[in-house]
Amino acid sequence: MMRPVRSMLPGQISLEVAPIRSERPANLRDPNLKTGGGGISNNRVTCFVSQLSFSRGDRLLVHAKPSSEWWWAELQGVIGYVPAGYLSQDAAGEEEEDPSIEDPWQDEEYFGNYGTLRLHLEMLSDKSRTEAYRQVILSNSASLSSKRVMDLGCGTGIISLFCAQLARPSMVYAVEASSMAEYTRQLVKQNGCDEVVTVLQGRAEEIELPEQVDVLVSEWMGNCLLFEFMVESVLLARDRWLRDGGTMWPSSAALTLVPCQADSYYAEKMAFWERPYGLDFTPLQPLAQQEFFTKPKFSHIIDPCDCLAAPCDVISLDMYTLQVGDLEQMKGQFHFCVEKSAVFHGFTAWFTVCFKSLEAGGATVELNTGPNSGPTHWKQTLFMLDRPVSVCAGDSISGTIVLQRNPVWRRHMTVTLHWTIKGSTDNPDNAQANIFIYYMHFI
Ligand SMILES: C[S@@+](CC[C@H](N)C(=O)[O-])C[C@H]1O[C@@H](n2cnc3c(N)ncnc32)[C@H](O)[C@@H]1O
Repeated sequence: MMRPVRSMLPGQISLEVAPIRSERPANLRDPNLKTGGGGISNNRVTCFVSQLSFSRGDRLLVHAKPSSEWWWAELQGVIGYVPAGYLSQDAAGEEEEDPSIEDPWQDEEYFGNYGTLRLHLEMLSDKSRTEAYRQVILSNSASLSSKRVMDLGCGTGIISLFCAQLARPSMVYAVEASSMAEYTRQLVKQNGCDEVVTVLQGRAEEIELPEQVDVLVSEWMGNCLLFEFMVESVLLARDRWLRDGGTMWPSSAALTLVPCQADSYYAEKMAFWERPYGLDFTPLQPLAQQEFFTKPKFSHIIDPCDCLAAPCDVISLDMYTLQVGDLEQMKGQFHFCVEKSAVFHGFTAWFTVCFKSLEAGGATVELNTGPNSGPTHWKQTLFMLDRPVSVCAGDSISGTIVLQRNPVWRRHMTVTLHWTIKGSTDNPDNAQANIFIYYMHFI
């Protein structure tokens, strides 16, 4: 099992990456820094770390036991992993519940955000995304005839409306947990689709359908593909409501990574401190590194010229066979051959989803959020190194990525990148191997 701690071994650099907010869903509470209010905690600040330090005799509150080796525990407002073997049960044998962890899915906040127009405006304004779903329905219209469809997380009902208007399904069950469902009903009626589309308000895990469906369609993808973990709801609905041999849209998904340069971001956040107004502000650079580079930068737009190698798919999901348990920890590998001499500032990630065709010989529709496709509201995600590294054409960058789902805050995950750089034989100056370890918390 991955050791979920920071280690400082010779030749290793490790960084713990603090959380930041993503565009979508907005304001999902930062699990790494919780302040009072909203019934979340009592005006105390709780800090999350990868590994919790403790001494003999300390009394820890255990929140979760994600594995037999590593538990998720709290000591004096700091929460992190502890090796289970170092703990023994309290003499009183009491297992206290932390009242601050009431809603690990943060549903009130999450569905509260989807109950407002801001996110729906952002999603519907995203032409690449919305047109891809429209194209899926249009190019499969003949096969969708008389089919029963479930649109999981229908939002304003856009995909259900495409189904009703572009194809002739017998029924579309449009499921939406947020209060937007009340408006979706009106939109369905307003557009004359109420004979085909039935809006069901509730969590997909809890609603009852009168029958199984032939097609389960959903737009569930978050930043770095998995953030939000709405995919869990899709898998549970698949197992319950999709008939044997039914269709999943998307049918597959992949997370892609590339090493990159990020000159302007580096200049803006780090080089800035070198000589502002003719003064030496370099003592602030370690702080800048901690504040800006130990978090992934969401909404990054990478210029294809900044990619230092051919991108590599690091995680691939088959939506027919993927299991909820698989989401706890996903591992991938990468090997890049550097194509040009440049400064290596970090890695950029994005995702692609595919919709297999129901028509004989029909083309698969693809929604690619990478730099060589149309822009989307997800943009890309940048992981900065703590220090840039010069690389040369022919060098190789190889390593692993681990997406570790947060054992408490179920919509969040940690991304760990571990890699080595090997200089090409043409470039002996760069033949040393560097190992960096990153821990990145997504919220
Ligand atoms: C990314 S939005 C997509 C909305 C719409 N399908 C579209 O394409 O514009 C996801 C929607 O799914 C809803 N949702 C997320 N999890 C859900 C669940 N378990 N049950 C029902 N709705 C859910 C959210 O409230 C949100 O409106």
